[in-house]
Amino acid sequence: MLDADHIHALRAIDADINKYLYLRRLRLDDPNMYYRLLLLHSQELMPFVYTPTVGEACKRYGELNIQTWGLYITKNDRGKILDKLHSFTKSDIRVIVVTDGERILGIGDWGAGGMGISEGKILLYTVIAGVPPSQCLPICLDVGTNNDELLSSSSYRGLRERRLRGAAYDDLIGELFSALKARWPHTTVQFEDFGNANAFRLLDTFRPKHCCFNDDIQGTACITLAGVLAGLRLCHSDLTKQRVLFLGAGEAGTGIGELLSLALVKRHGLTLQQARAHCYFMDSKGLVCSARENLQHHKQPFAHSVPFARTLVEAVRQLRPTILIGVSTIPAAFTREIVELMAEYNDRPMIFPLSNPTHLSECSYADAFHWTGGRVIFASGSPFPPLQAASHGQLTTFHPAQANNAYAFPSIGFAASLTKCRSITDDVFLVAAEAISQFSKTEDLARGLLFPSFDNIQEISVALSSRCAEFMCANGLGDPPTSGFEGSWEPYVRSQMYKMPMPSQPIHSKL
Ligand SMILES: O=C([O-])CC(=O)C(=O)O
Ligand SMILES: [Mg+2]
Repeated sequence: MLDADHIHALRAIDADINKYLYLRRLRLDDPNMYYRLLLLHSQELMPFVYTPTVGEACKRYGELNIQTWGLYITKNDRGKILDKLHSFTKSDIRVIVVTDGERILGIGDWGAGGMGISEGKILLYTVIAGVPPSQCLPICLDVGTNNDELLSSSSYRGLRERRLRGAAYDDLIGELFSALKARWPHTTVQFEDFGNANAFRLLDTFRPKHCCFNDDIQGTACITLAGVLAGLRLCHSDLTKQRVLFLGAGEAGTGIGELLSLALVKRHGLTLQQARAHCYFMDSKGLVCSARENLQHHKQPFAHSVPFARTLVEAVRQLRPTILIGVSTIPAAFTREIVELMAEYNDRPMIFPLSNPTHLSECSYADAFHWTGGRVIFASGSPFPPLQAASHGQLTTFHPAQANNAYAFPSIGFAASLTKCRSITDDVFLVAAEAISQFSKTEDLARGLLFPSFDNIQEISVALSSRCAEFMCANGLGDPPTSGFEGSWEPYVRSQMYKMPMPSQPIHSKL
């Protein structure tokens, strides 16, 4: 079968999960064709190998009897992880995505089914940034699950016990990192979809000694800041004039708040305290403010001296935000009343419902568009369809931007791998966000396209990987390659990228 035959076959499949399975089977049967299709049709196929379909795959990983190509480390591997890494693959692994499955997208604890998210994310390193598949490894830590549905399901294949916590959990991850360093000294590790209780601590622990980052905290922050900066290009404003209200104060929310604050410090000369005063958070109990007691550590920097508000609509009335960001996984939380208030207070309200997958989004593109009379600057976490509306007397297609961290992490990780980066600082994410915010042309911004199309993503990635690599070397975080590098990053990045495989000979399909 040729590329076009596969695309036709895929389009004829109705359920998204069956498209996902079709593509997985193709990866086994004809890996060249698989990568070729993904590279040629990134925009169309991304939703079936990644968010949102990957969420369903994680939930049904056991029932669908999916065979992984990644590595499971279970709590019973304690003391033997290095042996396991040695026996698993001979490849020169450079990037790793690791999850423990506790907080998959916005859908919670899916235990060993979390492997689906590691596989989906690692794939993007190849499809988006061009990291050769042989250098990529998805890992899922099977440390049990607290999901009763899984524990009692006959098709669940993970450990049938409650989650490992405390010192035993930390020791397992500590051993994994030591083993990785011994086996492949220059890997970049991406933490993905860990629960709040572990995510911040693991990042703080391993950041100083290993090249790693947390995608949900830092990757999401990077693409969201990029979206805000692109939106500000559209309304000719800047960050100092913004008041940002977040619904949700978990990893994604406070990660965005911190990066936005860093931008205000580094680019506008504010103190960190002044910068953080631009960001307000609502959690499940109401507005995070100084009157609140027993706030979790990561929320405390954002507990400002403002009156408490119990509901989002009260907080919107009180604070009159210019930007409203949803990281709550509460579907439809941005009600008509709230969106209309945003439109009343702002010429171009920025509304970013970032929760994943689609059914957990705080509002749809169509609602945000219509309720603001088409004035919204919009970005969501999961994709929404474009819509048509009259603009200057003409029917125009408007596109919702997808603020997916997939724009950011593959290039940052690739740059880290090429420079043997020792530490990925927050400044790297700031530089990446600024670069991404400049990629869309002004006329595309006006049609809602805050980010470039995925169909051109590899070209964008060359620019982004180069910018990040240059920054890492200029700031002593990594080193220029010792061979083949002639002082200019773009040609070097291109030379290291996975090349689009040639089409296979027509064969009788096994599918
Ligand atoms: O995977 C995505 O699309 C974004 C993400 O990291 C999450 O929601 O956890
Ligand atoms: Mg995630």
